[in-house]
Amino acid sequence: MRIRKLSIHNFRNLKASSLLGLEDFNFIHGLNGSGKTSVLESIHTLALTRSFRSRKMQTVISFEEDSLTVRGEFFVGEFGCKNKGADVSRETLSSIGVRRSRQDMVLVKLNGEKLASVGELAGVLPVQVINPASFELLEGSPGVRRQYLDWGVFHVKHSGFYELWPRYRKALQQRNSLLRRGNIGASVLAPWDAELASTATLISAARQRHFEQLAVAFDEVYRKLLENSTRFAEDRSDSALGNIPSLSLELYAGWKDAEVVPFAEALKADLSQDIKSGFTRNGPHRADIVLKCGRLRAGEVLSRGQIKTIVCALKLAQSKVLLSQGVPTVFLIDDLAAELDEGRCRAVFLELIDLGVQVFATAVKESDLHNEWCGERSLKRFHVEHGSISPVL
Ligand SMILES: Nc1ncnc2c1ncn2[C@@H]1O[C@H](COP(=O)(O)OP(=O)(O)OP(=O)(O)O)[C@@H](O)[C@H]1O
Repeated sequence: MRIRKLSIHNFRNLKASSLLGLEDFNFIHGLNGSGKTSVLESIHTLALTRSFRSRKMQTVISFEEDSLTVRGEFFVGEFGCKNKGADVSRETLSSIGVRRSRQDMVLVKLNGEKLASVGELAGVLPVQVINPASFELLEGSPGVRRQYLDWGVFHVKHSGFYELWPRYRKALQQRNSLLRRGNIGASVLAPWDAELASTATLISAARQRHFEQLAVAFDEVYRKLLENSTRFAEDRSDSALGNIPSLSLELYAGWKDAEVVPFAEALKADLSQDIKSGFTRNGPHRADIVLKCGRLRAGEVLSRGQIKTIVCALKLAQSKVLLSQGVPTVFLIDDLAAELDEGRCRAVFLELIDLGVQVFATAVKESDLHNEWCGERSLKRFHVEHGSISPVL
């Protein structure tokens, strides 16, 4: 998967911009407020029709304009990237166009054909974002980690997640509205309990399968990040990362003892408490990934830089798992150098080279993004100034 061309219209301060001849690594620099993050956001919008920064697309459309448009051409192939031995001749060129209006109209075209629903775009262009908000993966609510986990499960071919999750959500909403009404018995809930139990079992099994692969990949990627960060650190006495007690990653399915208690039984056991509470207290909608540092939650004891390193390892590991299943990811990395020292940035980029994915990375200063971070891979630089993007020749 490699985006080769991007055109952006009325996207925040990017009035009319084109990024041509995109390469494996694409470095974008410019002063604060120039429009760097907007470029990454526009790629995210191309992939998912929405921004990663703002829920309301009306705030993203340029002031005084009615709609925004993002168009992209990209190669789809076995591995997309040239240095991975991919047979470039087998790559096919695809295109996506997304238009969003102030009236909340969404128009999506895939290879020139208008899509009947936005859902049809799902999975066409998988993107991973690493930005200052990524801290939330460790420090935020379980919902953030569920979203991370489900992003991976969703992209696994034939996981069925895309169909199962809406069914589970619908049954949950119906059950909760009955519980809120009160004065109900088990028989009224029975149809929804049956639907919840059957979808929950499949959702949890798909999550568990992805998580097991993720945990193995995380161990490997995280260990390499630590080793390479220390190797690249200018001050070799920097042992901050080496001092972290070992990390453990666990999946909480959303109800107690899920390994031995089927969800149907947990629902029955919880019934009287659910009726009292007026909602379904346990289930896959409460799942979480628990990351511990020794016996403590990692997010509560580690430094910002250490947390960011773990977040990078989690995202890289997930892309590694997906790549092993033939699903390449595009990485959108916003201002990594602001959070991580050079040794750690270089270690992250070494992993990206290894993965063979396409990368878009931003920084305020051109010199914050180093040529050598890309190894032998192709690199293109862009400069953004007051919403105008030009290639650095
Ligand atoms: N809807 C909008 N219409 C026009 N301009 C907008 C809109 N929303 C935000 N902006 C402006 O667009 C500019 C681009 O913001 P962006 O976050 O992309 O900058 P940046 O280069 O990433 O900055 P920083 O280095 O500070 O993170 C900002 O000046 C912002 O004020």
